[in-house]
Parts: sequence; C-alpha cells; structure tokens
Amino acid sequence: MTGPAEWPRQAPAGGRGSADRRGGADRRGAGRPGGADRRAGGDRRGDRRPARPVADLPRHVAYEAVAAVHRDDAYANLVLPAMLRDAGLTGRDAAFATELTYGTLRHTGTLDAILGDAAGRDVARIDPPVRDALRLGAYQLLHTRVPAHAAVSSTVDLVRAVGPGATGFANAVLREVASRDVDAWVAKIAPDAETDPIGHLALAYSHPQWIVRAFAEALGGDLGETTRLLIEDNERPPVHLCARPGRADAVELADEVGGAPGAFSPYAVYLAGGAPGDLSAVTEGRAHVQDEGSQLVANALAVAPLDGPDAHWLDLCAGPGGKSGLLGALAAQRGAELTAVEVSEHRARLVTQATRGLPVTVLNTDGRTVGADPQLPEGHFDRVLVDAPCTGLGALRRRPESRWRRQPSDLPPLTRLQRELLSAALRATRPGGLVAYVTCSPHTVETHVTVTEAARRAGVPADFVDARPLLPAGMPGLGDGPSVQLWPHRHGTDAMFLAVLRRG
Ligand SMILES: C[S@@+](CC[C@H](N)C(=O)[O-])C[C@H]1O[C@@H](n2cnc3c(N)ncnc32)[C@H](O)[C@@H]1O
Repeated sequence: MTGPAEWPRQAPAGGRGSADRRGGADRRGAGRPGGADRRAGGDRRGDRRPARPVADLPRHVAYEAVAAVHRDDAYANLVLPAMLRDAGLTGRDAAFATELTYGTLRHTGTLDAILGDAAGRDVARIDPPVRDALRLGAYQLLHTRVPAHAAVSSTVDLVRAVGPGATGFANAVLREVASRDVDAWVAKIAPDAETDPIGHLALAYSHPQWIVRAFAEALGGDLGETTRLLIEDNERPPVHLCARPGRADAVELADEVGGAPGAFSPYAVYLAGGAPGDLSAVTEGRAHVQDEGSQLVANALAVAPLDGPDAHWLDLCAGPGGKSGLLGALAAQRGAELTAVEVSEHRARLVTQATRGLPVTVLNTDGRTVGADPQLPEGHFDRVLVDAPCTGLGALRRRPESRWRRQPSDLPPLTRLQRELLSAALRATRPGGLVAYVTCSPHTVETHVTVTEAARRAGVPADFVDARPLLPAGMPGLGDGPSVQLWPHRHGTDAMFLAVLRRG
C-alpha cells in the first residue's frame, strides 16, 4: 500500500475531490445498496481503470491512521503525529486529518451500525480497507460540515486507491448514508429509549453498552447525567499544563503560552491548542502536560493533614511520571523525597526523564515487592500514591480507539492487580501515614469495590479519610464522600477517582 510519504500533496482540507468533478461516473455505481454490496472487494464489471493519483492527502493520512489502529492495534495518538510529519501536513490540513482520524475512531460503533444498515450486511463482511474508508466517509457525512458530494467523491477516490473494485459499492453505500442526518439514523436503528435506555444511549453516543452501563451505575443511575458524560467523551479534549511548583507560576505561565489559568488546580493552565511538547516551558522542565484532574488527586495526597514525620513519599505506579513530576516538585519545596516505582523498564526511563532535577529516586521494580525489596521497606513511607493500572474508562476522550478495545474481561486481572498494589501500599506506609488510591476509571469495580476489598485484606488497619476537603474549596459536584469522583462533564477533567486511607 502507498505510504504517506509518497502521496502527492493536492486538494486542501475538506475540498472538492477529483471524483466529485466526475459526477456521473460515480452515479453509475449508485443503486440498491443491497445489490451493490456484492461488489465489495471485487466489482463484477471490474474496475480496470489504472490507479489514479490520490486526490487528498489529509484524508489519506487519516485513512492510514485509522487502518493502522484496526490492522496493527496501533494507538492513534502515537501513530498520527508521525504520519502527519512524514506527509508534511501542517495547519488546517493537519487539523482536518486529526479531526477525521479521532472522530472516526470515537464514532466507530455507531458508524458501523449505520454502514451495516446502509450496506444491507454486517460491516464485518466488508474488506477491512474498504470498511475503514467507508467509516471515514460516513463520519464526514454525519459529523462534519464537509459537503455531502465532497465526502462521497473523496471517499470513492480513497476506495479506488485502497480497495479497487469496490468503488461502486462504496458510492452506493455512502449515498444511502447521506440520505439521513445522524439523528434520523439513530431514530431508525437505535434500540427504543424507553424499553432499552442503555442500548439506546450506546448507539446514539457511540459507546459500548457495558461502558454506558458502568458509567450509569457510577452516576447513581442518572441517565441524563450519563448522556452528558457520553457527549463529553466525544468532544476534542482540552490540553492542560501543570506549572511545576517552585519552577513556574500558573498565571504567569498562562500569559507566557497564551492559555488560561485552570478553574480548580492551582497549577493548571488550559491551552488553546498547538503542540504543547514544543513549548519552552515544557522543554525547560518548568511545566508538563497533565490533565487537571491528575494534578488535583496528586496534590490532595500532598496537602492531606499528617501528624509526625513527613519526609518519605512513595509513588508505587509512577510511569510515565506525570504525578511523580508534580509530587517531586512539591517534595522539593517541603524538604521531602520521593521514591517512584515503575515495573516497566521503558516507562521507568520516562519517569527518570520527567523528574530530572527533583528529589526523586526511580526504582524499576514491581510495586508488590514491598517488604521483600530493601528499597521498599514495610511501615516506612509517610505519604503513598497508588495510581493503579486500570481500564482508563475515565479518559476515553483522550484515547479515541480505547472504548472499542477494552472488554469486560479486562476487569478481573486488573482489579486483582489493583488490590495487590493497594495492599502493598498500605504495608509500605508507616502507622498514621496516608495512602491515596487513584484510578482514571470511574468503574465501581475498580474504585469502591477495589478499595474496600484491599483495605479489608491488607492485613494492616486502615481508615478512610474524607478526600473532599483535600480538593480546592468550593469545587462543586464532589458527592457524599469520603472518596471523590471527578467527571469530564462536571469538572472538565478526566474521570479520576480518589480514595484516601490512613494506616492505623
Ligand atoms: C495509571 S499508570 C500511572 C500513571 C502515572 N502515575 C502518571 O501520572 O504518569 C499505571 C502504571 O503502573 C505501572 N504498573 C503496572 N503494574 C505495576 C506493578 N506491579 N508495579 C509497579 N508499577 C506497575 C504501569 O506500567 C503504568 O505505568
């Protein structure tokens, strides 16, 4: 397949593709989708035209990114920047390719249901390259202001490049998709909202049903709020910076980068856009990229009242080092030191980079070795963070493909690991010391159930501390305590969970 670097640079973002100008040629393929679908992967008339130069580089880059996610299990946020760079896309073209990639991946479930109806067959039976091109086309038709004729013709051009022989099929399916707007499609194919509200929300807002159910449960069964959360998950997420205490001031940093100080975290700066990694504040170590919710939960551990010594802090799941960066900066101001534990070698190296110049010792080991590893003695640490590996359901807006990859079967091994790490953290803590248990998932099995079970099984006494006063005064929507659940639709943060325990 043609690689991005070889693609010609032609039409501007969202512009009219060459097939659009052909008009009648496309209409030859239009017809009953149920009939046209026989041609998927092999037009019976044969599409013998030689491969034409592709019309539209942003769409091809988006296609390559979406295909890499589905074909190679790639992560869009990792592959797309390199593809944009290789293709030389910047500015509006890069923004358009990014919007197409992320939007198509977020909406895949609903796009597939619509494409399946339009094609008269399950999308699983469409050749993968053609299927991905159709998803991109359907996304443009239903979720962007790209004119329908441009969305259809440019997608047919794309199909000609990636699945020759299926152009007639693609044309017919997309014209059927274009016959309704997204609301009309949802009305046609979604389960009834009264009799199957979860199924309806899942289809209407493009999330797997088990995730909608988990969100609804964590929100106390409030389906209105669940809907607001699902909508937020489908939005482009904001970029937050953390102004490192002692190295930068949030208000001054906001002025420097053209952003705005955060609503809640004293360290947060909201960025309007751009490439945060290129900012001098970031390259110089005065700030790092970090969701405001992550800042708040790490800060909560640092500000929690503590009697007795306060010199030894521990981050038991540190990679890639966001919270270690903030805790390390706070520890430096307070004359404390942080031990940062990370089991993955690569991620431990990232923690080392993220904490350079701070009083942080990085250990590349398993956090469950507390008591066995001489550097992780029992009963030693004053403040301990367990930012546990989790499903990440609270950060779906940042990882567009993740909702379709995660499965309910991921939960049992993860929750066992979470329990074991939290038990290890409690054992590592001195009597009277504090443990913050954090997940970027609101799934109650990973939050309340894990904390309660781990505290019960740890073999050391532990009491819940009310975490709400550890967050900024006046912060709304923190619930009844003692733990705290942050939400994108309430707080503009990822859905971070925080429980604080004091070892008896
Ligand atoms: C949610 S991430 C932590 C994010 C990090 N605190 C930050 O703010 O950048 C969980 C981390 O735990 C690590 N991990 C998983 N199992 C572990 C174990 N048994 N011991 C230590 N680290 C572990 C994972 O590799 C991953 O880097």
